[in-house]
Amino acid sequence: MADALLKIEGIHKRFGGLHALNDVGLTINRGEIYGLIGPNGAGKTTLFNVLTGLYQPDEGKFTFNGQDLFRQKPHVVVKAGIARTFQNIRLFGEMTALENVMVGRHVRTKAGALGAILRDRATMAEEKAIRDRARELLNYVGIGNVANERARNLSYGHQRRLEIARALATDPTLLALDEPAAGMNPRETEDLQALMEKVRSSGVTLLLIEHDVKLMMTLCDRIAVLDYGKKIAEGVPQEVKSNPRVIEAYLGAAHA
Ligand SMILES: Nc1ncnc2c1ncn2[C@@H]1O[C@H](COP(=O)(O)OP(=O)(O)OP(=O)(O)O)[C@@H](O)[C@H]1O
Repeated sequence: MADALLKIEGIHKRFGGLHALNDVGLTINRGEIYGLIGPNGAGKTTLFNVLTGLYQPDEGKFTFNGQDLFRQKPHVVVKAGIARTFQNIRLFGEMTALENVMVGRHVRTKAGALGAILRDRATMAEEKAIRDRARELLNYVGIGNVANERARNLSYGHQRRLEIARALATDPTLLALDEPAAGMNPRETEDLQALMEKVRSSGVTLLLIEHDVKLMMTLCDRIAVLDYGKKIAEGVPQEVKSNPRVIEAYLGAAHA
């Protein structure tokens, strides 16, 4: 039987008079690649923001790995094992690629501010461990060769990979990627697909928002479709693709 990792029920989120999420429920199983699609403004990023603690939902239930995360703050959510990337890349541009990943890693380390100031032996050892792990992650996502470059000087594709490395540095159980293939050429998209499959086979569950329908249909185990804040369909790609409501709301143009 499927093993539920993340479960939300009856989630509502309003912005003034706008009902951005309207009674949304879904379950993501451990080890799957779960996709979220829908037209612009459907509520996909809002749902990501709710699942990562950036937005507080008005109503609903949210459990993750047996923990109640309803209305929890982002740092609690990260500690619980959910990491994300953003639609608009958010890196520290003046820092090197390596330093960007090290920042992500600090979520899982003990040395507090005092240790960092005093630079005692334990802190130094921990810094080295963080650096080593960050290097390993850069190699893992295929950009070890640019470890010492400033993030802002990296190519777009490399910046996207760097964001994934930084998210992986928090040791997530669930990695949520908001439009990871946006702006990528077909070759970069193919490489990204291979990377996501590698991440999944390492035991991390994936949640994706992506407008590249072809990519979603080949990569995802299951897909949910949002439209005007409501989940209008959910299922394996083949089911979703042939669902008349989905074709009308979203796939119509893509199929034409
Ligand atoms: N902070 C906010 N304040 C007010 N309205 C918001 C806020 N965030 C999102 N919205 C509105 O909520 C609705 C859903 O937006 P959201 O960004 O979640 O859609 P989306 O499905 O991610 O769209 P896209 O594919 O264009 O990224 C939109 O009408 C948007 O304008």
